[in-house]
Amino acid sequence: MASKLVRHSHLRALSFSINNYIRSPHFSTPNRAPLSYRLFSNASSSSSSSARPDKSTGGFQRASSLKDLELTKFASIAETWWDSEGPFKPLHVMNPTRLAFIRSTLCQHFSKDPNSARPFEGLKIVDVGCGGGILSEPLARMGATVTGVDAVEKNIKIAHIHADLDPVTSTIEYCCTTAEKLVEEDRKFDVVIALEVIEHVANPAEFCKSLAALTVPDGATIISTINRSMRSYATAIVAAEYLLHWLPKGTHEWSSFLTPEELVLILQRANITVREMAGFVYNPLTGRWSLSDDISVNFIAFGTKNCQ
Ligand SMILES: C[S@@+](CC[C@H](N)C(=O)[O-])C[C@H]1O[C@@H](n2cnc3c(N)ncnc32)[C@H](O)[C@@H]1O
Ligand SMILES: [Mg+2]
Repeated sequence: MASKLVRHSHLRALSFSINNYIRSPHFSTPNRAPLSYRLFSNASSSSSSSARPDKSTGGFQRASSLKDLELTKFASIAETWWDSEGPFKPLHVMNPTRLAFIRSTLCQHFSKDPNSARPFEGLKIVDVGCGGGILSEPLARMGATVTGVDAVEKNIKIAHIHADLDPVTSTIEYCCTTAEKLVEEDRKFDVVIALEVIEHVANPAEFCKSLAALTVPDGATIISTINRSMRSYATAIVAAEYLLHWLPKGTHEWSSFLTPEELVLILQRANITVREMAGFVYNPLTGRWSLSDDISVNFIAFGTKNCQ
């Protein structure tokens, strides 16, 4: 697998090209605030519920990652989380592949035995935007002490009910909250994971800062998402939503996707150094996903928190 991952040297080259890249016309999208502004300012989208006055304190809360419209979409299909043929089928089918990346990078970083049945024994992991617990459960089975958080109450209820079916997964701490709330509570984790969440948040840069604040020094942060490329428009939106009906129409907004370069940059600014990146590619003949160095559509990044 190692040869298939985007190696460190490529990432260094990627970082070097970023400063030129953000000055290029590709970095902004038409009819919207320039992406550089959306990524690096504290302003959030108009559909967000961020920076509401907090009546209890009389002041304003730290900018929220929440986007009301996105949360409504997820709440409306919450009952289907564990239907492996339902709207979350793509996540179920991708799960073994993303777990392979997580197992490999975490075992290497924390010097754990990747062949052990419970390689994550001793690691505290938070799964941010855990949904119904599709990822949290296998992480717990692999020995991690898992906290799963999601902004949608219904998702957390489903996750709880499902995890309680097995004594090993019933140990997962599920909570309806956000990354920024956990930061306020001063929670820290060895590993912070947010898969397929960043494209649904109001402010990706603030979200990454919260993920970084939750990560212990030299701990790991793992993020997966969809690239903002022409191929992703054709496959992740037109094909997946409109032709194949894998996802409900309107699941994704193409302009909310981040390119790998942008993700590396905002993580860098949040004090996280991206060390590994891989693409997920779908084989229509086998119906399976595999790890690849093709990051043009679905990709995953592994970074570590700098020890200042
Ligand atoms: C596409 S699902 C991914 C679920 C899970 N991470 C997985 O990959 O199996 C996105 C999830 O993020 C949650 N979410 C969206 N914005 C959030 C935020 N700002 N904070 C916490 N959860 C959020 C949604 O409710 C939804 O459950
Ligand atoms: Mg998504």
